[in-house]
Amino acid sequence: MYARSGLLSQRSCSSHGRECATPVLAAQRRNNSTATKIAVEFDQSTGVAVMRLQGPPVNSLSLDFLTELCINVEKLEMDKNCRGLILTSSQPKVFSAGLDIMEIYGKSPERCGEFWRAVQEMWLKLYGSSMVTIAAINGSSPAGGCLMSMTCDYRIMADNPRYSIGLNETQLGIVAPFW
Ligand SMILES: CCCCCCCC/C=C\C=C\CC(=O)SCCNC(=O)CCNC(=O)[C@H](O)C(C)(C)COP(=O)(O)OP(=O)(O)OC[C@H]1O[C@@H](n2cnc3c(N)ncnc32)[C@H](O)[C@@H]1OP(=O)(O)O
Repeated sequence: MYARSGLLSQRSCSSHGRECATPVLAAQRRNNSTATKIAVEFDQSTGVAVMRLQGPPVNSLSLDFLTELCINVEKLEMDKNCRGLILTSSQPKVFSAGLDIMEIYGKSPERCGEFWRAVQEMWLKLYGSSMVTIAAINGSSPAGGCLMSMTCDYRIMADNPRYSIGLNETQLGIVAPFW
């Protein structure tokens, strides 16, 4: 979902100095899902977009989720009026549970490869964004959730002792591949 006043422009944005994605984007080619796990509100008056993660129950980062997230970041990146992006969660108590472990467990090497490429694409897009990016961490954010917030320029976390954040994935025997 991408809500804003006016149509989303897909035009080239080289005139304002941003490195833009090509019109046919890798993430768009991969996206078969019609479900919406990301809601985006763009405020034209401030130039700031709020991206809400709304994948119940815990915003786990599945291939579909990552794909939708990348498409939305790409769209905002191409909009010269968008200067800032706030990433937050609509789910209670959880920012993101990290990678969807069901996407890795018992899957073929090819499928795992596709999944890890999507993970890489997600953090590269956020880390390389020309927008000012802020993670508003309003719940627990282990492993891939922590990674996602680390790729933003700024992080603000809700002050609640029940919320945790960190790279705990080795406890599951998961080691991120080289790239
Ligand atoms: C700058 C860039 C540098 C690059 C460096 C790269 C370094 C590598 C970085 C990242 C690597 C990441 C690997 C991973 O992310 S692996 C996933 C690790 N995640 C976890 O271990 C999270 C486990 N979950 C929890 O701790 C809790 O669920 C929590 C998120 C705290 C929420 O707790 P709660 O509200 O109590 O909810 P439940 O535990 O009851 O869970 C509800 C249902 O959600 C399912 N669930 C939870 N987490 C996941 C997940 N990650 N994937 C899939 N499903 C998940 C859980 O099983 C419950 O399901 P059900 O209701 O059917 O029982």
